[in-house]
Amino acid sequence: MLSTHHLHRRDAGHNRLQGIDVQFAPGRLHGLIGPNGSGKSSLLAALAGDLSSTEGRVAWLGQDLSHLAPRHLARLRAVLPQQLPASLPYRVSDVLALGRLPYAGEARQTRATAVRAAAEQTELQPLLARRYDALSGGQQARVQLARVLVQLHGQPAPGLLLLDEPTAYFDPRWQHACLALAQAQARAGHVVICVLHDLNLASQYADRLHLMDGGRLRQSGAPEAVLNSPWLDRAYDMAFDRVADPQHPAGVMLRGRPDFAFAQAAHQNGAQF
Ligand SMILES: Nc1ncnc2c1ncn2[C@@H]1O[C@H](COP(=O)(O)OP(=O)(O)OP(=O)(O)O)[C@@H](O)[C@H]1O
Repeated sequence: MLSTHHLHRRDAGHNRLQGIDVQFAPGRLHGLIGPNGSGKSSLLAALAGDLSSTEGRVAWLGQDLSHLAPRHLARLRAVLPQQLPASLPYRVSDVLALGRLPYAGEARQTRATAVRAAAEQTELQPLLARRYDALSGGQQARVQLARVLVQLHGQPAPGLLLLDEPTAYFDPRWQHACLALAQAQARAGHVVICVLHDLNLASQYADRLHLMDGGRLRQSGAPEAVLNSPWLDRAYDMAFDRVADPQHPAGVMLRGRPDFAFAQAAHQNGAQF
């Protein structure tokens, strides 16, 4: 179990995280949602042990995360950051092998098996010999997704998989494939937390949703409860229409209504619709 206890982070008088108490159970895919600047990446960085708290703490299986040995932490969690490196002068297979850095000294064969398995899962075999910096943005994102799978390969559950907007660069097929892979890691017993902007994808794959707003956690719960909540419209400052999801009896799909004030202002400025 990963949990936060009254977690605060202040920077130059600005509250990035305010009094966050939340629990992330293993075996579940957790979706972290909320508008731009609401604190999702800050919370993810704190959960990864990469952002210290001003007050409060993050605990892993009851132990303060900041007390874990760096080597243990490096093996425990795999992190896919929001901003991907564009220029790595390496072949794809070498970028994937970077996922095994926390396992320095392991047998070559083990590393090769981890790389092969992740390349298969992400259909990267045809690109393994290509240079990373000569790939498209979506292909690079797939390599980075594979790198975190390489890192988790063979890791006893529960480990920790933290993905910051993993679907941002992907076409529809890979958006679904990416979240299906994340869900499979959750089903293998890991704690999986994904920052997501697409609320319908979030509702389709997440077991729990956590809504951030202004550095606070507004709501945690089953996707249908969070997506039906008026907190959602308030947090995003827009009205959503809810329609029944034909594939999931308890589920809900969201349609954003165009904001009339924005449209009118743009029209007055000469924009064509
Ligand atoms: N390095 C930093 N130093 C100080 N403040 C920061 C830093 N990074 C982010 N912030 C601030 O913290 C707040 C939360 O930012 P964060 O990146 O966590 O939001 P987010 O929900 O992930 O946003 P987005 O959806 O736009 O990626 C914002 O007000 C942002 O300006």
